Amino acid sequence: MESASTIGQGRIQLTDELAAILQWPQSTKAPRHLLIEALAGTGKTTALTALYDGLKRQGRQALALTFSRKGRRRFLGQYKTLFDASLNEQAAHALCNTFDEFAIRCLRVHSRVKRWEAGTLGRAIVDDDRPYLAMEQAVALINQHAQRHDMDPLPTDSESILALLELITNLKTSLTFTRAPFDAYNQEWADEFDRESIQLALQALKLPPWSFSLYQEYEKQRDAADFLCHGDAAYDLAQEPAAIRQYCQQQGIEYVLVDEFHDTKAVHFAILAEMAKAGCRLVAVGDRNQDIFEWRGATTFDAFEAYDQQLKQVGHLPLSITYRFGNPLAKTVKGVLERLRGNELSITPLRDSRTQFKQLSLKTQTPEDALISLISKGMSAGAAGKDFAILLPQPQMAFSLMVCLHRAKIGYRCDGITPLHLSREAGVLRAIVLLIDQKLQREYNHLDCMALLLLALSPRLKLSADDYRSLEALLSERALGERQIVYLPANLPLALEMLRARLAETGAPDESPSLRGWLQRFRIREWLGVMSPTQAAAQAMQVALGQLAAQIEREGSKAFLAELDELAKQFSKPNVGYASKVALTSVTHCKGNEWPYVILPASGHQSWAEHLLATASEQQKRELYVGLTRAQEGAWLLVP
Ligand SMILES: Nc1ncnc2c1ncn2[C@@H]1O[C@H](COP(=O)(O)OP(=O)(O)OP(=O)(O)O)[C@@H](O)[C@H]1O
Repeated sequence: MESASTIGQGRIQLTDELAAILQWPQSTKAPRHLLIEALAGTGKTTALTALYDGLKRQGRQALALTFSRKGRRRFLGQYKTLFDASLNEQAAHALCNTFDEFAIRCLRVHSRVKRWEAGTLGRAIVDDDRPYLAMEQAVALINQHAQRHDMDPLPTDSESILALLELITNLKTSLTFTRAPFDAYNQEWADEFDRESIQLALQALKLPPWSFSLYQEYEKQRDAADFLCHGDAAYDLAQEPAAIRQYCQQQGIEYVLVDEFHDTKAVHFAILAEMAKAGCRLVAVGDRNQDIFEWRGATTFDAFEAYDQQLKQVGHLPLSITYRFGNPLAKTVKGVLERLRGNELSITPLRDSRTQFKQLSLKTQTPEDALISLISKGMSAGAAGKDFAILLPQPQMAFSLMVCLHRAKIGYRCDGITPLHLSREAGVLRAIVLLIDQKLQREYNHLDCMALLLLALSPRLKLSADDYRSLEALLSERALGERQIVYLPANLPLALEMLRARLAETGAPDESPSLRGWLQRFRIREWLGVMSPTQAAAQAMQVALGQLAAQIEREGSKAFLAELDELAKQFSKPNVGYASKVALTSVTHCKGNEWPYVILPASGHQSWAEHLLATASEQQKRELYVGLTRAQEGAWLLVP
């Protein structure tokens, strides 16, 4: 039942602040565009769904935009719960799009430089592997160049190809290469001076020297193959402003509602600015303290400043009560906010709501034991596994936690982080163990094949492209044009022989090298370090490798492989027992979500402790803020 001061099935309090937002469209004196900058849990998404509902009732045409499919699901979920439980799929598509979906719609109808064949667009963006193949081709071309100039080649395993695709997508999102000096660079006419100025610009942006060439090769492949995929669509649309205007006018879009505005990067803002020019009124909700996408080298972009300065006629309305959590957590969050540069907002927790906050200094307990004991106690008190989220600043920190959760028989699901058995760190160690432990008796499986193919890419093994292809053909099969690979474990003994012979040619090993000795011999840390997107990720990779190597030395290779296989088995049934599984997720993936209990754990000597120090970077402080503000009933921070 709805009372006078509630809306959304009586679940949402109609405060004065919310009422002001809902009245903004009718107010003739109101500025043309609206920005609602408010802290975590203050009901930004909720307000946007209520505004959409109000506009719809007045017969106004509005479109909501989000930055990810997850964000879209959250927006639609809240709208359905509060305002329209009967919303069907078709209506949902007209109501809310991701930026990419919107871009594809515009381009489909109004693009002048179509990059696809009619009819293939839908398939191309959903399950086609053309972007993957195009990147593979682009990397092969870069590597031919590297070989001629005696440089280290780029890795070509599937995880690395996907990582390179992500890097190029991020660079496109920041529009870095559409600006000087990159925009004027012409490969055919370039002289030594032009090439040098490109290298200097890349250095200044802390980008790898090959990144601009890789971008160019990828774009050429994309042109030749006529396709559009996620990440490409918004980029292409930003180059075709006329298509945006035509689409908005044709569809009669009057209002554009942008959720999680802090995720706006240059490419998205270019689209929004064009929508404003087409006559749309914009409403954006966001929290600048939640901007935690630290992209290597991508030029920084202040969306809030751009909104105010470029759109002009911008009104600001507040939301100041947080509905997600109360004191004492709110007091801790206040402390973090005070240390954040540029934050002028303060948090007002809901009266009568209490949210625990505990910082646990671990003296006698290991961080892993402390985590298990916290969750077990909570579960004995009646909480379900799904009520807990374990949030990690770096995904690799989750590896040792996965092992201990598994041993304690606590189910977990990974959201946005690679499970241990599929990680590169476990993969290279698995392969080294298989290579060096000749007495190991086991029935080989697909993970062994994947691991060997990964290690075979290590530059230290110096396998020629032909040798690698033979190894690949020995261990895997792929139907033409499909990404799904079938592995052939029966051929593993042969592959091991081939690699051992190769190893013998690359120099005699020490007397009896330890596992860490082998890691050094293969220069694994340096090799994986090159592929880490940030400094912090490279450090986390190093620590994770060290911890896993120590585990193997302590417990033996056989036990290590058996445990990885067990973890893989658990993952082959991802949907079983959802309610009993705790969520293991990274801080970048947890945004917009909330859980009753949130744990910011420690693992080995890695923890959130650095984020608490006065010396913490702005990025670390924002991550801590995002992590803490996901909790509804309790948050724990473990410090070893
Ligand atoms: N006016 C309100 N009255 C009661 N509950 C509310 C109100 N606004 C939001 N909530 C509840 O508060 C919680 C947080 O809301 P919401 O997700 O919209 O906040 P947010 O500001 O978008 O969060 P974040 O900054 O983390 O993305 C939700 O559970 C929502 O149902």
